[in-house]
Amino acid sequence: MTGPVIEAEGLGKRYGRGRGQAQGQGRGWALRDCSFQLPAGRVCALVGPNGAGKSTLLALAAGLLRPTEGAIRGPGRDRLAYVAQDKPLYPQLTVDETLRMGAELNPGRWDAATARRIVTDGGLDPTTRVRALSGGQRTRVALALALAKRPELLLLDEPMADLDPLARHQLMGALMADAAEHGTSVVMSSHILTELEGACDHLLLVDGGRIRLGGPIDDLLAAHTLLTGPVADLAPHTVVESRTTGRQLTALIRAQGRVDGPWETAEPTLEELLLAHLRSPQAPTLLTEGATA
Ligand SMILES: Nc1ncnc2c1ncn2[C@@H]1O[C@H](COP(=O)(O)OP(=O)(O)OP(=O)(O)O)[C@@H](O)[C@H]1O
Repeated sequence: MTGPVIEAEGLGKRYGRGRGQAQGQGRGWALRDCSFQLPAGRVCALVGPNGAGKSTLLALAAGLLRPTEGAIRGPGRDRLAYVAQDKPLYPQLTVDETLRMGAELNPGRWDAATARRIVTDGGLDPTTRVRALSGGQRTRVALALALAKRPELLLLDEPMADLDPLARHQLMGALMADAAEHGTSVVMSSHILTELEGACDHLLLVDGGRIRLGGPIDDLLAAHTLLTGPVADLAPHTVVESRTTGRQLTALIRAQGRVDGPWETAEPTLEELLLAHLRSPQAPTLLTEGATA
């Protein structure tokens, strides 16, 4: 697939005077100066600390919030599905009635077999009312509704947070298989790196209301080098983070040319990359090809 499914340009969201400020941002700005492109067909991990602006970005992409400045372009409401953190469902409806409502609201493209499979795989009784379901069971119903809509873009805000590890593994597998089969673009926020690592091929790291890293995960990892060894001058490389213990240096760099020095070098893991960037707010932003305009 080609072309971006989401394009953001100078995107900013301010909730109101003095409220909702992302750390390091001006008062009221939850998100600011965000410019990126997400190519279609990717499964994108949206990561960042609490209050970074992830939910705000997803709600802007879903068209549920209006930007205060800049713009975000993507599929219209009828071509995307958004599963919010609180997963709003009608508590008085049964599981079956909820799915029937989904079918009525999405005539012509409702995938009833997928919806049924997702709920039955979780052992849910279709006659149970939503209000009697556990948090994790509600998540399953919300994901069944979202997938059966056959969206071009699926926006998931911490979708697996209240699922037990087995259910998370099973549902994540079902989600990824479904997205791959239908070429669905997915953006998924999560604090659980292990959940994202195997499933996602693209990354957006949001911190303090800004995009710090964006692009294909393989490219972002390959653009960084983890060095360990004696303390020595790291010029001309770009240093993301460096720490010394006695005479021992550990650093994450973006190499400018060959790395010649007394160090051992390795490609960082995703966790090492993210932690180094989050510990170093001054590290320069990196948007690799495929993420930027
Ligand atoms: N409706 C709102 N009104 C005012 N401020 C808000 C509102 N929603 C979010 N904010 C603020 O905007 C900033 C970004 O919040 P957001 O929920 O987007 O972060 P997040 O990265 O999703 O956080 P978390 O990981 O904790 O879910 C925070 O400072 C938050 O307090």
